[in-house]
Amino acid sequence: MTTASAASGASQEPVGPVDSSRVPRYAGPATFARLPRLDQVGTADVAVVGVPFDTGVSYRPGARFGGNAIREASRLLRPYNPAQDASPFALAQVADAGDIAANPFNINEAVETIEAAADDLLDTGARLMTLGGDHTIALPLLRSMAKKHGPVALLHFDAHLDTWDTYFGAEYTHGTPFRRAVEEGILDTSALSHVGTRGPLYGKKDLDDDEKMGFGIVTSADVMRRGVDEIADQLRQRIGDRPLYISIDIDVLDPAHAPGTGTPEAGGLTSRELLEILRGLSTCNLISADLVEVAPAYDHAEITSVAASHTAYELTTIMSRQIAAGRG
Ligand SMILES: N=C(N)NCCCC(=O)O
Ligand SMILES: [Zn+2]
Ligand SMILES: [Zn+2]
Repeated sequence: MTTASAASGASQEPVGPVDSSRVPRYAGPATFARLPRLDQVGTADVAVVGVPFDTGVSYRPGARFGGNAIREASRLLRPYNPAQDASPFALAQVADAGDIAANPFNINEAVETIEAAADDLLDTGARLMTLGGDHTIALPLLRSMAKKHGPVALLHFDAHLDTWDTYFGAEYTHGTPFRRAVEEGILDTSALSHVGTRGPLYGKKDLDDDEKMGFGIVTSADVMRRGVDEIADQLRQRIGDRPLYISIDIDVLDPAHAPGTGTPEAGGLTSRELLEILRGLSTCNLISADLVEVAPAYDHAEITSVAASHTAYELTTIMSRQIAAGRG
């Protein structure tokens, strides 16, 4: 384990979440899962970082508030994850690194800022669990990953392909990050998959282009027909031991499970299916992940942000287990 020493230097053990049996879980400012802030522990094995940026959206705005909504909803997470038989915050130092301050009036500058901030965090040895923000942010994050790991395998959970070319002439939008990433050679094109794809497209060419880029597609109907175990097996085989980046657009979930998002599409995954597929990937070499497109203004009773907080918890658990096992 590459446990960070606490700022006090007193302890080699990870600093965990605030104890909810002593301090009510609704008290105090929210960090992800009530974990310490990064500045309280010095360095972390897994840094949870927010990117409040949504200038790249094509429809409803508001994902800039997603990270904080997920932090609020994550107050109810508990320290032991029975589904993976692991206590993620005891196995590794997980900390909340706060937010990357990206310019909302200049997408190009924001993309540069996000890449530089991700570089800085990766340089400390941390893996990232990034909370968006709209899907534009996946591009600078992938650039940063490729600088460290070379071209990475990508699992992209989303209703949408996000391999479109431009919107209104703009190259950097939430519908285009993965086309840019393929063009830039930062993805391992032998191990790319979309999961949960569905809904109307602009034309059949969208699918042809996407296939030429190297993506495989597991539609949401495939998940329903074939079941989560078979899908997870297939994905694991495709990924093998490659460094894996997982990007999750919360709209992969059905609007019944995630109403709080900008471009909702009917017929999506249940939160149970998403969590189970992720658990089935726990042996993959997960280098970092993002979770994007939570737009709390359209949410109800925190349905979306609760689903998002549990999703980030599973991803964090996978990374913590691998760190504890000395991987990567
Ligand atoms: N990445 C998300 N959520 N949506 C992309 C939708 C792009 C479009 O409006 O066609
Ligand atoms: Zn989407
Ligand atoms: Zn997306």
